Amino acid sequence: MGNIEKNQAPEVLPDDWVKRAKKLSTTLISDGMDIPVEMNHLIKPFNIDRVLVGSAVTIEVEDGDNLAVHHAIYHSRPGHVLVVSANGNEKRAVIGELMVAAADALQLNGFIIDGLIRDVQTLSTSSFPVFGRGAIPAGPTKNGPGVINQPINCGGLKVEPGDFVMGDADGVIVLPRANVENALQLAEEKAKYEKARLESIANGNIKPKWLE
Ligand SMILES: O=C([O-])CC(=O)C(=O)O
Ligand SMILES: [Mg+2]
Repeated sequence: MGNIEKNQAPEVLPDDWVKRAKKLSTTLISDGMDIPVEMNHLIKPFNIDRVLVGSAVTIEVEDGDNLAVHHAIYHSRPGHVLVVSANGNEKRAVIGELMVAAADALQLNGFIIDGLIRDVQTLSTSSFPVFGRGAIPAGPTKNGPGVINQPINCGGLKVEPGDFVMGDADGVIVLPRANVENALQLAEEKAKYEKARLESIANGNIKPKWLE
C-alpha cells in the first residue's frame, strides 16, 4: 500500500462570496481578470445545468489509483470542492457514482477531475456537480500513494488548497483568495453592462456604441 499524505483541510469560502458568485458566471468573472484563471477546455461539466462554487481541497493521485480521493471525501466538509489531478492517466476512471453519492450525502460542493470518471449515465443527470475530461469503463486501483491538500496542477492551472473554485456550463475557473473580492465586483459591473446591452438589442438599438 502506498502512503496517503493528508494535510489540513482549508477554510471554506465566506457565504457572501458564494451567494454573489452564484448570481454571476465563469465568463463574467473571467472577463475582469488580468491573470489566467481558466482551466483548459478539456475540463467540462457532465451536467451543464449544475453550478459549483467552493473552496478547493486538492488531491494528487497516480496511475489511475483513487485511494487518496476516497480518503479526501471523509477529510472534507460542506463548502469544499474536491479538485483532483490524475497526472495524465487516460486508462482508468478515478471517481464514479458511489463516491459521488457519498460526497453528496456529506454535502460537499462538487468534483473537478483532471482525468477520467465513470458511471456517466447517472452522473450526467445528477444534481451533484462533476467536471472532468471524459469517461472510461475501467475502474481505479485503490492502493495509493496520493497527496491531499498540497498545491497541484489541474486543467493547466496551479491550484492551492483553499482557492476559490467555480464551474458552470462554460468550464472551470480558479482564483487565489486575494483576488476574489475585486473579481466579484468587476463581474457584477460586467453583468450590469451585459443586461443593459441585451435590453438595447431588444429595443432595436442593435449596433454597440463602442463600435461607432
Ligand atoms: O469504484 C470506484 O472507486 C469508482 C466508482 O466506480 C464508484 O465510486 O462508483
Ligand atoms: Mg461505480
